[in-house]
Amino acid sequence: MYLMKDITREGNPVLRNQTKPVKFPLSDEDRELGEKMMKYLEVSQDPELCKKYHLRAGVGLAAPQVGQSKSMAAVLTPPEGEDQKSPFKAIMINPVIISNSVQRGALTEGEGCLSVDRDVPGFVPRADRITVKYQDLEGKEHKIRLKHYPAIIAQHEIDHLHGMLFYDHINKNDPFSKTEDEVFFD
Ligand SMILES: O=CN(O)CCNC(=O)c1cccc(Cl)c1Cl
Ligand code: NI
Repeated sequence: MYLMKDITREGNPVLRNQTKPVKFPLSDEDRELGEKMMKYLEVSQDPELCKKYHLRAGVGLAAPQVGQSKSMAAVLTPPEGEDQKSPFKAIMINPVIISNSVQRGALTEGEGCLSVDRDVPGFVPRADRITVKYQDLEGKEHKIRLKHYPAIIAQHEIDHLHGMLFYDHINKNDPFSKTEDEVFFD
């Protein structure tokens, strides 16, 4: 199981590299990578286990964050979130955003990252709705539409696969700048 000691932090070049596509059929190593990333999210969202293993809770995790420069990420929206009607749980392999809404969105409380051991305040403007294509552990292609919170998380994770960190998107001159066409939500 991954612990915080296994998480790569800012300064580790793996976080700024473009990841390589994952080949199918999955090697045992790649399958285990995906399963262990999802396991981290599940454990980190359980208050007891999160405390027991001294984890920082997460709703997503990307392979570079565990030192693997591979195009794979796990997403697990918390059940109690505002999206309980559409909880999203997926191990996304070779994910590609194939369309973005013009409408932008951001979380009012900004974003955080396991690989960034500090608060970086500011709105992280992203597309409010996206269509993502990815393969699952069996290699099956999926094409899904995400909006609001799950869309934000997916973009945060897919950014990791391209060497981007959330604060790269924060407006340097005015971190909390709002433009009229953006939606902000908790
Ligand atoms: O890449 C994944 N992490 O760094 C895990 C920790 N961060 C979060 O769970 C998190 C927190 C707030 C907003 C977003 Cl979008 C995310 Cl993703
Ligand atoms: Ni992150």
